[in-house]
Amino acid sequence: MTTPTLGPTDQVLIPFDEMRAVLCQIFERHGTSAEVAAALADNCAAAQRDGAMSHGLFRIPGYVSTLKSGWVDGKAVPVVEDKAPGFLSVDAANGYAQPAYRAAYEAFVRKVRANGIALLAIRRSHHFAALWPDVEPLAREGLVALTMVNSMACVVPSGGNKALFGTNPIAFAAPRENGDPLVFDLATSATAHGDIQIAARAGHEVPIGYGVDRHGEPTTKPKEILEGGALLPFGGEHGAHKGSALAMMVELLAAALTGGNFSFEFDWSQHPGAQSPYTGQLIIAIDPSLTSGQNFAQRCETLVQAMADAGQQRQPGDRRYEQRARSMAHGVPVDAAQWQQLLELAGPAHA
Ligand SMILES: NC(=O)C1=CN([C@@H]2O[C@H](COP(=O)(O)OP(=O)(O)OC[C@H]3O[C@@H](n4cnc5c(N)ncnc54)[C@H](OP(=O)(O)O)[C@@H]3O)[C@@H](O)[C@H]2O)C=CC1
Ligand SMILES: O=C([O-])C1=[NH+]CCC1
Repeated sequence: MTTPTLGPTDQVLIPFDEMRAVLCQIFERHGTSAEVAAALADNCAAAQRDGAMSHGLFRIPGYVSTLKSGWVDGKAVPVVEDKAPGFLSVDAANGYAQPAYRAAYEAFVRKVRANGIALLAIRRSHHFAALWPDVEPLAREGLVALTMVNSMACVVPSGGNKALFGTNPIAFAAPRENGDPLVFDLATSATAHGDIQIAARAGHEVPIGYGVDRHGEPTTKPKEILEGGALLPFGGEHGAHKGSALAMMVELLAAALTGGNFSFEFDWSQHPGAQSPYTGQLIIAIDPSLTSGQNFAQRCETLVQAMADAGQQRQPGDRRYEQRARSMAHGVPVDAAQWQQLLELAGPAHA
């Protein structure tokens, strides 16, 4: 089949299933088990499909170099531990967080339904991805969900002078009665590290307030942020203490509570090419039918309508759902050179 192109933009449109299959082949070819490959390919393909570019196909070379470096175990078998009626713990065994989550998912949902709320604590895990794929499915099952993960020391705490926190994202999902779940997923830094890398490659500047250079001076040059500089917490000149407080909370809940590393604790210097943070993740889910005393999904709808009436037409998640619909109808947009590089990584069947 000839791959349809988008013309002068040097993009190709790849059918979602084909893209996912190529990613599975890349992961397996570079040292993961079939189960791990499937979990990572689902996540990364979904990010590209939804236009979540900082954690889409752009990340694949980073996964490959991390696997090659021996920093992560692509064949790790997660161990799920039933700690208490509302608490599951997973030792990811130096593997990726997504297969660890997958191993515990069904038992976790059973606990949420039985107790009204449950916690899933993943430790000794690598999360190199967007978080919304970890909570959107729970909301599609009628649950309210919150997750957070810490990453690598690249964010200066507010008022501080050295990188300490990770970019530490938080994602939340809630079911709606008449639409796709309401989902937000945001780094607690001014922007994701991935977006700084993308800006550096594209030769773009970033807004002032995103980061500082190696001397702690504000800079708009992404390379200065990446090479010896650091990101700042979100919130800007007068509100960075809020992003910083949330980043602190993520360190405590995703690492201290789960048994994972803080973002500043792991040392990957002996593994050149390693890119995935070795930390922890916490997922909390609530069954609103047991707690709200009302129809939660209807209440969510009322709030969305009120926000729209107040002038907020775009809800978090809307952009992704719109891009998802376009990708599923016409193919997922991918940079043509990048796609060629991925086919080569996938090996003979695809090159
Ligand atoms: N694994 C890891 O360690 C890390 C992963 N990440 C990931 O990086 C990704 C990007 O993070 P970040 O740069 O903070 O994301 P963005 O700032 O791009 O977006 C954050 C959230 O705000 C929503 N949003 C954006 N613009 C508007 C608007 N005008 N009105 C209403 N809502 C809006 C987005 O919805 P929409 O999606 O619809 O645009 C999204 O839910 C996330 O997926 C995050 O999980 C980040 C840090 C570390
Ligand atoms: O974009 C980001 O900040 C990160 N993504 C994976 C690890 C950190």
